[in-house]
This record gives sequence, C-alpha cells and structure tokens, in this order.
Amino acid sequence: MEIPIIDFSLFDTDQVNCSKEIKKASETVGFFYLKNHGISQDIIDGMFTHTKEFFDLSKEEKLKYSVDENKKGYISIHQEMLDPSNQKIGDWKECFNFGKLQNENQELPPNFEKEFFIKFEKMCHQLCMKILQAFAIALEIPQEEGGKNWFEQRHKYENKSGDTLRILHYPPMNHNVDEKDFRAGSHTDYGSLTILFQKDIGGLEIELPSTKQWISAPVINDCALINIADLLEYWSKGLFKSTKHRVTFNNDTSMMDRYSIAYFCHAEDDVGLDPIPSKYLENLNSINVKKGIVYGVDGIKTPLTAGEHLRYRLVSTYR
Ligand SMILES: O=C(O)CCC(=O)C(=O)O
Ligand SMILES: [Fe+2]
Repeated sequence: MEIPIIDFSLFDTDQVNCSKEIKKASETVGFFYLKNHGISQDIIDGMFTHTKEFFDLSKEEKLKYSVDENKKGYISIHQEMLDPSNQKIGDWKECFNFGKLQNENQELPPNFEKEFFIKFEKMCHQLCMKILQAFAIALEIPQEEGGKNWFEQRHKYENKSGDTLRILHYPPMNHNVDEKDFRAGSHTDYGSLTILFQKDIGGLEIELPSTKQWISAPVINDCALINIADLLEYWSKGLFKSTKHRVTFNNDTSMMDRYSIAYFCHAEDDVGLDPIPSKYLENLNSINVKKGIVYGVDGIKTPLTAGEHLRYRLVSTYR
C-alpha cells in the first residue's frame, strides 16, 4: 500500500468525490499527498530561503531566540526527543516554532519578515480549513450541527489554539550512525492535521496502520504531504489514523542537510475531544471506538480538551 496522491482541484468541482478520496486515505494510511493545494511555489521557495538563512546563523545567535514556556522559538540539536522510549539521545535536528504571529507578540530574528510569515501561516490555515470541510462532508455531519463547517467553527484563526508553524533543519551526521540515532524519533502529531513541505532530501517514513510496516514518504515535487493527527483520531472514534512517522538516516543522504516546513493545525484550546456528530460514524459499529476520555487527572477520568491534550504531549517531548 502506498501513500495516495490526491488532486485537490477536484474539490472545486466535485466536493463529494474529493471528500471520499480524502476520507479513504485518512482511514487507511493516515497520510496523503495533495497536488494543486493552492499555496504557490514562490511562497514555499521563499519560506525555504528564510529557513536556510536562519539555520546558517551561528549557534550563539540562534540561542538568543531559545524556546519559551509555550514551546515557541528555537530548539537546538538533541533538545527534542520525539520517541523517548526508543532513543538514546534526542533528535538530530534543530527547528524554530512560530505561534500565530498575527495574534501573538513573538520576538523574531531580524531576517524574518513578520508579514511574510503571517501570509504563509494564513495560507496554511486556509488550506487546513478546506481539508477539514472535506472531512465534515465525508462524515456526513448534519446541517443543524454545523454541517461542513463543523470543524471550521472550532479552528478559528483569531482564537487561542496550539497552531504552530515550524521550520526544520536536519544537519549532516558527523559520526557513524547507530540504530538509535534518528533525525526525528517516531511519533504522532498532536493537533488536528499537519501540512508538511519537504525539499530535495527524503528520509521521512510512516508506519502503515494495517501492517505496522514502515514505508518511505518520498519528496514529490509540487505536492504537500498531509497527515491526520491525534485530535482527528479521537473525534472520529479511531476511524481516521494518526499515523506514526519518523525521519531516519540513510546511506545516501545522512551526510546532507535536510530542510522541511510543517504547519500543525490545532483546534481551539477549549474544544472537547468527544466524537463528532456524524451520521456516517453512527452507522458504523465495527470501528475501534476511542473516546475523548483518555487520561486520568488526579485519578479521575475527565474528558480532554485540545489544549489539555497538547500540554500532556509536550511534557514528555522536551528535555
Ligand atoms: O521533517 C519532517 O519531514 C517531519 C517532521 C515532523 O514529523 C514533525 O516535526 O512533527
Ligand atoms: Fe510529525
């Protein structure tokens, strides 16, 4: 089984069939490539140029923007460990997290033009809203519950959420690679869904939910890679798969720099994780039912919100 490629221009002419394709990919693989996603190549190239310029700065300069308590800012090599149970040391990567720049007063390095980043964030947010509409259509959310706008009503750009734009740099490896060395350890993403832009160098792998086999998610020109993250898995009672992924070293590229850009789309902090009012889900009885009630707080089981889920996941990731 491979990662499907979906032409998103179909959504403008045939929403129902496009939504079906997206649903099928989300149920089986949890990842799909999106062609004709509407974010222009010029702006993506501009983002990669800024990315490289930033990571080329001296370590001392970068550390001036060190990550704050909200995990916004610069994260250095080994500081993040995405898979603490299997990794010896942290991820062999550095990255920079941006919050919602329009609403938050985040200090940015001088080469980052705030307006440009806001524009990119808004384009990513808009694309996510369109993909979320496709989920709502495929899941047959009744009109009186919000219909195709059900998700959008819970992901408003102006409201507080974990939405994060992240630029990443994976430097060349400087010693013999050990089986416990990862560019990024295995993990699922914490939000609703993620858009990933890769450039030139592969290495991303995903774990197929059906067979638990790891397959590669290569760079495909002109495509963004979309993946389902934890919140959609909860809301859909496990129908949609928040698939594990990781970035490994391989012989051909471990001595090369790898750059990528991720946009993590989250629901507003106070949105609950109870199942979606979906006619489609109601009619299914065979799925692996997952409820929004997962972690006990002081031994009492409480329904989680998007914000609580994010905090819970972040605690175990940072050193
Ligand atoms: O850089 C990549 O290709 C993936 C990064 C990723 O999965 C993450 O930061 O959550
Ligand atoms: Fe990820």
